[in-house]
Amino acid sequence: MKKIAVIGAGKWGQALAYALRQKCEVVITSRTERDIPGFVSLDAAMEIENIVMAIPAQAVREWLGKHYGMGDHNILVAAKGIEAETGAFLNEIYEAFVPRTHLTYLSGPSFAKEVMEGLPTALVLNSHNRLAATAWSEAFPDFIKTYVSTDVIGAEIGGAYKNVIAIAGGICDGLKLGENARASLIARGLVEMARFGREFGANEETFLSLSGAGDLFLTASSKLSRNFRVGLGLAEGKTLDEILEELGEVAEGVGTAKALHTIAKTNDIYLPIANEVYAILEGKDPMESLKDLLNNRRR
Ligand SMILES: NC(=O)C1=CN([C@@H]2O[C@H](COP(=O)(O)OP(=O)(O)OC[C@H]3O[C@@H](n4cnc5c(N)ncnc54)[C@H](OP(=O)(O)O)[C@@H]3O)[C@@H](O)[C@H]2O)C=CC1
Ligand SMILES: O=C(CO)COP(=O)(O)O
Repeated sequence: MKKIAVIGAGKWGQALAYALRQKCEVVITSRTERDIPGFVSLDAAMEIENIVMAIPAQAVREWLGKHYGMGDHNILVAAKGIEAETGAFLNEIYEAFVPRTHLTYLSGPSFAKEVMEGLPTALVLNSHNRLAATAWSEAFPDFIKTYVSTDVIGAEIGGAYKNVIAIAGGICDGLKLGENARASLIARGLVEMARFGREFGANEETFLSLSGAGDLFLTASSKLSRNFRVGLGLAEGKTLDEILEELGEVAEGVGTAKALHTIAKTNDIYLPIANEVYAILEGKDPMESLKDLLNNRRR
């Protein structure tokens, strides 16, 4: 893989461009022009066969509809999320535009900030086409250890679900509920993630590794996480608009919480934590949610 174009010059797009530039020639483009290395026009970027898509999950369908006919680029999907309005997974949206053999999904515990600092990181390249995932894995630099998996849906669910549990983690810390509470929340969040994944044919082992537990542990216990910071703001009683305004970056757990709520209702899946996060995002008092979670008797 010699030449790569990154689409979406946010924190993650810039971090991936930095990492991939260690071994490949990388250009980057975005809606808003930036004075950063390798910035090119969208047209110039689309001339390149290998594309990293680093725009947020909630923007993907509109972006593809506007900028992408049926194509056969090799695409690495870097976003983590489930479409809020429809409950559609990213693989469903992308496969309407690109053959699934040309699609690979990136997952694993990876704050952009630490990737930009060249700190050791482990990621998973997930594709129905192992050769495509392997080709992407070989493009990453030595400070990033890569694994290859064919469990696309498991990786997608792990990366999306952890963002919702991370909001809960931030609420837990914001309410000063203690270490016991946060550890229990993360552990039960992992159970919920795996329960949800089973409904969609995910491989349970995926949730025990980087795409599930690894990304969940990282995101649900760190202020580096935008989703965790959304939770901190909610615990302080700030409105979601105020929080997102202050954040200035995407927090995918907000849209994914809505998607999980819809999917859980339609498919009768028991997701107590995700549903309480959704309720709090809709205005429920976090302390009421805590009481409901502590008192409900379903296991
Ligand atoms: N930050 C991180 O540590 C990590 C993030 N991710 C995932 O990567 C994805 C992107 O996150 P991140 O880069 O951090 O977010 P940022 O908020 O930093 O950047 C979002 C980027 O998406 C672009 N964008 C937003 N909306 C649209 C739209 N409607 N059409 C086209 N472009 C749009 C923005 O364009 P512009 O600014 O040019 O207008 C910006 O470049 C998310 O799914 C996130 O979960 C995954 C792993 C790590
Ligand atoms: O996905 C991430 C780390 O793996 C980034 O998490 P946040 O979007 O919560 O910052």
